Amino acid sequence: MSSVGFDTPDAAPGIRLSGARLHYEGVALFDNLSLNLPAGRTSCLLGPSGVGKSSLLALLAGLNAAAEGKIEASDGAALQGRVAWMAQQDLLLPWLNVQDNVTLGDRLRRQPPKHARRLHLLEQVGLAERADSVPAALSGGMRQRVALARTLYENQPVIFMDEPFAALDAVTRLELQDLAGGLLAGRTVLLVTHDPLEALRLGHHLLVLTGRPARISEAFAPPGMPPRAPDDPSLLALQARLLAALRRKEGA
Ligand SMILES: Nc1ncnc2c1ncn2[C@@H]1O[C@H](COP(=O)(O)OP(=O)(O)OP(=O)(O)O)[C@@H](O)[C@H]1O
Repeated sequence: MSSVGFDTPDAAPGIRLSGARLHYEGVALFDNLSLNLPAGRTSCLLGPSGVGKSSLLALLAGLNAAAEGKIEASDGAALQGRVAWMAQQDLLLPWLNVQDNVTLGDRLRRQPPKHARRLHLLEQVGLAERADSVPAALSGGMRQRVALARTLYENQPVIFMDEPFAALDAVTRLELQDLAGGLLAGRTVLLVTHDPLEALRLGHHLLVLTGRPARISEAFAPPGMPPRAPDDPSLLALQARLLAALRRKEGA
C-alpha cells in the first residue's frame, strides 16, 4: 500500500465458481460450469461471440437472478460490495465534468468526493489537466481513461471488465492496456476480451470459454508478468494457440 494509503484495497480474494447453471428460453448456456480466479491476479476470458462471457461476468457479480451456482471468495467473506465494474462503453454522464464523473459513485452514495484520491487517479491516467472538461471534449481513449479512473476510485479488490478497450483504435488500445496492466496490479480481475493479444498482454491466466453448454476448453498462464510487450516473440505462438481454440468447433 502506498504512503497515501489508497493505491490498493485490502487483500484481494481468490474467487471460485462451482455448479453454475443458466438457461435462456430452454437452452442451457451453462450447465455445472466451474472456474477459479486466482487472488490478486488478472484472468482473461476469451470465447466466440454469444458463448456467454458477459452472462458469466453478470453471474459472478450476482446480477443475474435467473442463474444458479456457488460463488465463494477465498477469504470466506461475501463478494457483494467488493466488486467494481468497467464496460466497453465509457458510461460517462455527459453533463458532468471529468472529475465529477470519476467520483460519481460517491455522488450516488450521497458522500463527499475524496479530493486527494481523485487527483491522484487523474494524474495516474494522465488527465489531471482535463479535470474540468466534459466528456464530449475528450477523445475515445481519454474517455476510457476516465472510466478506468472511475473504476479504480471505487477501490474494490475485485474488478470485472467487459471488453473495456474494444472500441479503441489499435495504438490507443495498446496504451490503455499498459496503463491498466500497471494500475490493476494486486487486484483480482476478470477481463472479458475478443482480442487474443490483449489477453496475452494483460492476463496472468487465460481462460477460453467454448460450446453450449459452455465450458472452459483452454486454461493456461503465459510466461512472464503482465503487461507484456506486444512484440514479445513468445506471445506469437500462444496467439496461434488461442485462435485455434476459438475456432475449434464444439466437440472437435
Ligand atoms: N436476457 C437474455 N434473455 C435471453 N437470452 C439471452 C439473454 N442474455 C443473453 N442471452 C443469450 O445468451 C447468449 C450469450 O450471451 P452473452 O452476451 O453472455 O455472450 P457473449 O459471449 O458475451 O457475447 P459477445 O461476445 O457477442 O458479447 C446469447 O445467445 C444471447 O443471445
